[in-house]
Amino acid sequence: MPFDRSIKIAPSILSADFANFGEEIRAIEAQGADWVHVDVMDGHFVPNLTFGPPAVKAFRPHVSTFMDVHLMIAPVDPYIEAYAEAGADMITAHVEAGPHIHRTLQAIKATGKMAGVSLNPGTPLDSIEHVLDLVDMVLIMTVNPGFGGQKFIHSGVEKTRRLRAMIGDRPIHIQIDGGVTTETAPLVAAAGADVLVAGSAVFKGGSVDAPSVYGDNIRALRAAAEAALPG
Ligand SMILES: O=C(CO)[C@@H](O)[C@H](O)COP(=O)(O)O
Ligand SMILES: [Fe+2]
Repeated sequence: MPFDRSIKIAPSILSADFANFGEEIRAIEAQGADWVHVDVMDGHFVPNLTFGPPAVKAFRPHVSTFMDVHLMIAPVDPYIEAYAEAGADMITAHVEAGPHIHRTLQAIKATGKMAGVSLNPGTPLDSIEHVLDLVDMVLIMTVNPGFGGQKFIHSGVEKTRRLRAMIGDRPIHIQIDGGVTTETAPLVAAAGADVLVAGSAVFKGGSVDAPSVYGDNIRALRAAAEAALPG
């Protein structure tokens, strides 16, 4: 995938109908989603449980854009290969999930997949300064991970601005995840983010029987974010 810094909307299927993932994924893509964001939770690193590698493998044939797998699991290293084989395009690991984030990112790169590193709201940017040469994306969490539908934590905006400066010209995406709405999307877009994850804000009010609502929601998020871009 060639690098580009345009705004990308990545609906989180954590807010989809769990009885109907295939159709839900096809519906959001048909309605303009750029990426599909898959939240993997282990009931240990975060207080919720979601998708193992077989579930992610079952999603894969329905994804024709880009499958972005957000691993909220610890330990993470033993499972990287399984999620790569399940068909992830990008694998993102948390810097807080183990003592050796450099090794974890090397392991992701070794699978041939794109690598992301994520920071919880309380984790400083310094923690990733020395691994930026290994990543394709930095994910700034703007909620404490574990659940959809939480309120945006505003300190993520200044963190994004500083990360943008830290990255400079390097081809590294900045992804924002948690509480992204038409009110918060402009703040993070203006600060330098290009990939906006949204669960509730995309799926609210819609369904596979009323998919145009997903399209309206995606367009509203994109328009709000793009309106905040300079020039
Ligand atoms: O990783 C996570 C939560 O841990 C997210 O991807 C959420 O699923 C986003 O949901 P909203 O905050 O947009 O509802
Ligand atoms: Fe996520």
